[in-house]
Amino acid sequence: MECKKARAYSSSANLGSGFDILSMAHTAFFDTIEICVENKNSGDIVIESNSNIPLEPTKNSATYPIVRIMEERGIKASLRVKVIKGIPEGLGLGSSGASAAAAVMAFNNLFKLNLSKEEVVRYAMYGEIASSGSPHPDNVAASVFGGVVSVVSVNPVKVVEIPLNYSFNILLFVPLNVHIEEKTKKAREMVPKTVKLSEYINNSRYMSSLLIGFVKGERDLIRLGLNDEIVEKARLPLFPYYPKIKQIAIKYDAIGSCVSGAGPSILVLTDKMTDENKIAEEGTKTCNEFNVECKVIKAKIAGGVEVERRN
Ligand SMILES: Nc1ncnc2c1ncn2[C@@H]1O[C@H](COP(=O)(O)OP(=O)(O)OP(=O)(O)O)[C@@H](O)[C@H]1O
Ligand SMILES: N[C@@H](CCO)C(=O)O
Repeated sequence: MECKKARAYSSSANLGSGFDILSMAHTAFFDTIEICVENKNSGDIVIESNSNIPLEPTKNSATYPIVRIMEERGIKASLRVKVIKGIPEGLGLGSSGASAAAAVMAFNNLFKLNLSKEEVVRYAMYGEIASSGSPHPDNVAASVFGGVVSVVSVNPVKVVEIPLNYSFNILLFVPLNVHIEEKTKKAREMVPKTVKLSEYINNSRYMSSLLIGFVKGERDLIRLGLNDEIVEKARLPLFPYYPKIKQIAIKYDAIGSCVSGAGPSILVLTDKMTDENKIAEEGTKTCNEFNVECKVIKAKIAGGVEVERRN
C-alpha cells in the first residue's frame, strides 16, 4: 500500500485590514496528513484522526478537497486518510486550512498530478467550504506558500509572496477555554455587507502601509498597517479582551498586533525592542479579567507545505 505524508503549518489570516487577503504561516503548530491508497477501483475514503473532527469525507477539510479532485479528474481509489491534528481547531490559527493544504499536497504527490501551488490552493479552498461554508483563500494560501502572502485574485487563484525586509518574531495569545461552534461561519456572518467610504479609505490606507512596511522594512508602517476599522470591530464580541491586549502590546513596544484570522486568538509581532515577557504577563491577566485562560505561544514565520521524505 503506497502512502504519502505532508505537513502544513498554522496561520494567522486577516493581517491588519487584509480580510480574506493577507495571511502569514507560523511555526506555532502544524498538522500532518497521511494518505494511503488501499486500491484503485472504488472511491471510498476512510478518515482516522487524533482529534474530534468530522469523519465524513465531505465534512472534513482534509478530505473534501480530495473528493473534489477525484470527481474533477475521474480518479478512482480507496483511500485511508490519517489527520494528525497539531493545530487546535476553531481558534483562528488556520487549523482547517492547514489540514486542507497538507491533504492536497500529499494527494498531489501520491497521484503525481504536478499541481502548481496555486492549484493546490484552489483545491484546498474546498476544505474551507467543508469547515466554514465559505472558500476563504487566505489561511490555505499561507499554509501552502509559507511566509506572508497576499491573495490578489481568487478566480483564477493568484497568490503573491510578500518580501519581508523586517525580521520579527510572533506571540500568539491562544484562548484555551473558549469553544465557539462553527466559529468562522458565525464570524463571517458578523461582517457587515456595506461599509462607510471613510472606513474603506482608512482600511485601504492600513493595507497599503502594512505591505509597504514589510517590503521597505519600516517598523512604523507595519505598526500602522496592523489596524482594521471594519471586520475586527464587527467581530469584537468574539474577543472582548483584544483592545486591551493590543494596548499592552504597544505599551511594551511590540511592532503591532491584530486578531489572528477570525479569532479568538490574538497575534503580536515583536522585535528586539519589545518586552515580550511584560506583554505575555499583562496580556494573560487581561484574558483572565474576561474569564478566558490564554496560553502565550512564541513562534516565527513558517515555510510552506512539505511532503515528508521517507528515509
Ligand atoms: N481537518 C480539520 N481540521 C480542523 N477543523 C476541521 C477539520 N475538518 C473539519 N473541521 C471543522 O472545522 C471547524 C474549525 O474550522 P474554523 O474555520 O471554525 O476554525 P479554524 O480553521 O480552526 O481557524 P480559523 O479561524 O483560522 O479558520 C471545526 O468545527 C472543525 O470541527
Ligand atoms: N478571512 C477568514 C479567515 C478565517 O481564519 C475570516 O476571517 O473569515
